[in-house]
Amino acid sequence: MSETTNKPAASGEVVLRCEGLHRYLGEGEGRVHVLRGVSFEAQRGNVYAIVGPSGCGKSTLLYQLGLLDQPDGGQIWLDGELMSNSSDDARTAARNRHLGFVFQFHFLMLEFSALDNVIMPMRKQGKLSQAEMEARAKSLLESVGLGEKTHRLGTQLSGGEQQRVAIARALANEPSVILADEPTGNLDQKNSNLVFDLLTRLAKENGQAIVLVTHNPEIAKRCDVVRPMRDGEFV
Ligand SMILES: Nc1ncnc2c1ncn2[C@@H]1O[C@H](COP(=O)(O)OP(=O)(O)OP(=O)(O)O)[C@@H](O)[C@H]1O
Repeated sequence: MSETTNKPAASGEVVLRCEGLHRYLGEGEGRVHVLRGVSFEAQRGNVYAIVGPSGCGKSTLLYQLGLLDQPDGGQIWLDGELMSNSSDDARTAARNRHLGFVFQFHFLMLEFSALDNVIMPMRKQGKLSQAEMEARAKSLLESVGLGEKTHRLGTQLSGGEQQRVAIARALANEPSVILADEPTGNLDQKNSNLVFDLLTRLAKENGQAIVLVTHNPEIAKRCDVVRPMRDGEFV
């Protein structure tokens, strides 16, 4: 297994690790061996890019790392805890506690305000009062430059602004790892850079690991570690 490193990785703690992951999708003759023994680890404070041709298994891997789907073989550890064989309840709890998601077409509820979108994961975790959740959501939205638009509905925000709400929301429960699927995919270069700079700054400041899937070579170039995939494996 090889990897391209743009700059030396910080000697951060490993927060996410998988070993020999396998996943088959589809039924009968359409059954495809999508992940063919993938191993990966992510350390705090680093931004990782998973790149590769369409259909090579990047999103499937991100779903596995996000505990959104069970593997057919292999293991996943999150913050040192073995997750791959755990119950659905344990996986849901671990997702809320340790993971933030920035997925292009998922999770953001456009019919709700920016504020409500950011509050949602905190409400699921159930640790903070309404006033505390609102204060934290406002502060997160300010940090992504949307302090003036907290009450706008998702439908009243631009694509770049929606992505920034998604980032604020991904940060709500102070996750160890942020998983992002094409976080800049539908944005122009200026907004791509804004969103990417924001993610990187947060990783460095908060010591989070960021794992993103991207087709954008400019974005990949700026990540700490680039992992090219082909046919369900890292090359
Ligand atoms: N439900 C499914 N049933 C059968 N095959 C599937 C299913 N979902 C995905 N696949 C196949 O699995 C492979 C990997 O898909 P995946 O979405 O992970 O690729 P990707 O690298 O993220 O592609 P892209 O860059 O186009 O988003 C593809 O060949 C896809 O057709």
